[in-house]
Amino acid sequence: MISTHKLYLSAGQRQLVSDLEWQVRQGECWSVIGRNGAGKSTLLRALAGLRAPDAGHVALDNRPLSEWPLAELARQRAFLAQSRSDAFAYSVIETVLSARHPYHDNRYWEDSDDHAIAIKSLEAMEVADLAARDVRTLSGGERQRVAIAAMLAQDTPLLLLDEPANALDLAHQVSVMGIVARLCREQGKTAVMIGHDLTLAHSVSSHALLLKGDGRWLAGTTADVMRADILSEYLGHPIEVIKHGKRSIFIPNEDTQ
Ligand SMILES: Nc1ncnc2c1ncn2[C@@H]1O[C@H](COP(=O)(O)OP(=O)(O)OP(=O)(O)O)[C@@H](O)[C@H]1O
Repeated sequence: MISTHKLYLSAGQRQLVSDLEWQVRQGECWSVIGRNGAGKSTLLRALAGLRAPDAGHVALDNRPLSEWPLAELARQRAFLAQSRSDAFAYSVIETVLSARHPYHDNRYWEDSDDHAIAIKSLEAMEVADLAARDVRTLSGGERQRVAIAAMLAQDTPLLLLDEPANALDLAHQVSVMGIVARLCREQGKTAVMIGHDLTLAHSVSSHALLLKGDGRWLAGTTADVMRADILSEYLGHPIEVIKHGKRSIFIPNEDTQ
C-alpha cells in the first residue's frame, strides 16, 4: 500500500529518520510511537506527500508520491492533522462535505450521495446533531470528531492520523480508535496513526513503528516491538507491561531510584 525507500528526514541539523525501509500493507493498522519531537508528525506529513523527504522517497501502490496527480492522491489517502484553525464560519456539514471534493472532477456541487455519506460519517462520530453549527463554536473534542468524520467521508483506502485521540474524552478515545481498527479489519483500509497512549495503541494496532528521534527506527508487529525493554529504550523511560486477560497494559515506572 505505502512504503518508504531509503527515506531520510531531518529538522535543522538533527536527523529524525535515517534510511527508513518500511512497508505498510493493505489492511494493516500501524501506530507510530516516539518521544515528543522524535519526528512522528514529520514522517506522517512525508507519507501524505505534504513534506518532501531530504533523501529517498515514499511510494503509494509502488508509484512514487511525486508521480501522483494531487486529485488522484486525495482519493487514495486522507490526512488528519494534529491541530487545525478555523478562520471562517463554515458549518459542520459544509466542513465534512468539503472532504468529498476529490470526487467532483467535473462539477462544483455535491449531490445527495455526498450528503448521505457526510451524515453517515457524522453519525459514526456521534456529532450528527451538530451538523448546522458553526465549526468555530465547537469544543476541542467535538471539533476533533468532526475532523475525523470529514476524514471518513473522504473514503480513502489509506488513513493517516496524527494523534486522533487528541482532546477526546475516554469513551470517545476508545470508540474512535475502535472505528479505525474495524475499518482496517473489516473493510481492508490501511491506517498509520500517531498516539502517545501505549495501551490504546497496542489494543487497536497490528503493527508499530518506533522512532528514537536520532534517526534510528524499529518496525514490526506489536507483539515483536511493543515490548517493555524496547519501548523503555525508545521512549527513554522505564516501562512495565502488565497482562490483564487478553490485554496488555503499559505503565511508566515511577521508581526514580
Ligand atoms: N521548521 C523547523 N525548523 C527546525 N526544527 C523543526 C522545524 N519543524 C519541526 N522541527 C523540529 O523537528 C522535530 C520533530 O518534530 P515533529 O513534529 O515531527 O515531532 P513529533 O514526534 O510529532 O512530536 P510530538 O510528539 O511533540 O507531536 C521537533 O524537534 C521540532 O521542533
